[in-house]
Amino acid sequence: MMIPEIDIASLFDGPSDARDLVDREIFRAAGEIGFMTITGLPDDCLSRDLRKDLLSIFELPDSEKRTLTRKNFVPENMNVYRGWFPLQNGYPTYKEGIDIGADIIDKTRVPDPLDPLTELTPLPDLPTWRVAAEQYYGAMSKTGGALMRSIARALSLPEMQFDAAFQNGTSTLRMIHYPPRPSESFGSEDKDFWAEYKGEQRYLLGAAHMDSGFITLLAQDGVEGLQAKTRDGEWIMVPPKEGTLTVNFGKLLQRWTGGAIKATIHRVIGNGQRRYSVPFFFEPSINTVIAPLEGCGEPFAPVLYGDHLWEATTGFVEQKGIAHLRQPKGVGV
Ligand SMILES: O=C(O)CCC(=O)C(=O)O
Ligand SMILES: [Fe+2]
Repeated sequence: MMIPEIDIASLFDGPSDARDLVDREIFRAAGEIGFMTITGLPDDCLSRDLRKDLLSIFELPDSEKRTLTRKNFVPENMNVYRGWFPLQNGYPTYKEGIDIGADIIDKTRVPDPLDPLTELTPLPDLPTWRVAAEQYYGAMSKTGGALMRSIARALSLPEMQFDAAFQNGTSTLRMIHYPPRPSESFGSEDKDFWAEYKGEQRYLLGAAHMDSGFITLLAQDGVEGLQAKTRDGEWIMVPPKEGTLTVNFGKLLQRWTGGAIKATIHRVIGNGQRRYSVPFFFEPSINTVIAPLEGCGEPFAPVLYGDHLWEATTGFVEQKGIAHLRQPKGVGV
């Protein structure tokens, strides 16, 4: 099974036959493999120069990474949800990186001390990186919005169905570095660390999972490793291709559409090379009530997005040890 490649340029214009066709192609990709490769993005946001600037954050000295690191790894720091996560031994997932929130482009965000999801991002003093991260966050928000409206149309919903929810969105821009795994990174129980690929045993870099948000827009930096699980349970490679983004569908979209669109299971395997990737998790405001959509999927009990997000995200190793810091708020009466 191939990952479809879709030129989404027509999604940024008004109604047209070309746009209708793209809507159908995206919907088909969502229903089949759950991944697509997209081109036709705005603002030259996939240039090698821009990605080089984004990844320059990994050149920070360890002492500076430490000041950005979350409290569960560095107790004297205050941030728990945004910021740096370090390499951790003993898990199928082996990566370091940074999670950046909407405050990078929206200076009006005010944190609520009682809700870690509203925390501001601790940012490094790297002016070139900062400009690149702002530009990229903006371009991904715009692209996510265009894909979201396409999905609404394909579901026969009003095309602006989701717009209000994303007004004050909480999307996460993440930058990831996966170094080759040293032997001390493996735990004693070794069976969870390995995957078979073309008759060889490969170590995992990212455990099998579904993303928690609406959709994920992923820039891969040339080194392959991302795999999708097909509906038949087979793992297939989602190869990187210069000038494209990889897109998959998240748990929020599955929940919100009552299962009409399924979230995509994926993982990352290693090949001995260093790997970098930059996912953007497109997410609505934490105050959005996720409730059944007219005529779409199976009925379900409404849930607050912040509650969904906290539950989904605190299950990942990079968010280890923080689940107790936020209680569900519920959807009220
Ligand atoms: O590195 C990749 O290609 C995928 C990363 C990923 O799945 C994630 O961060 O959720
Ligand atoms: Fe993922």
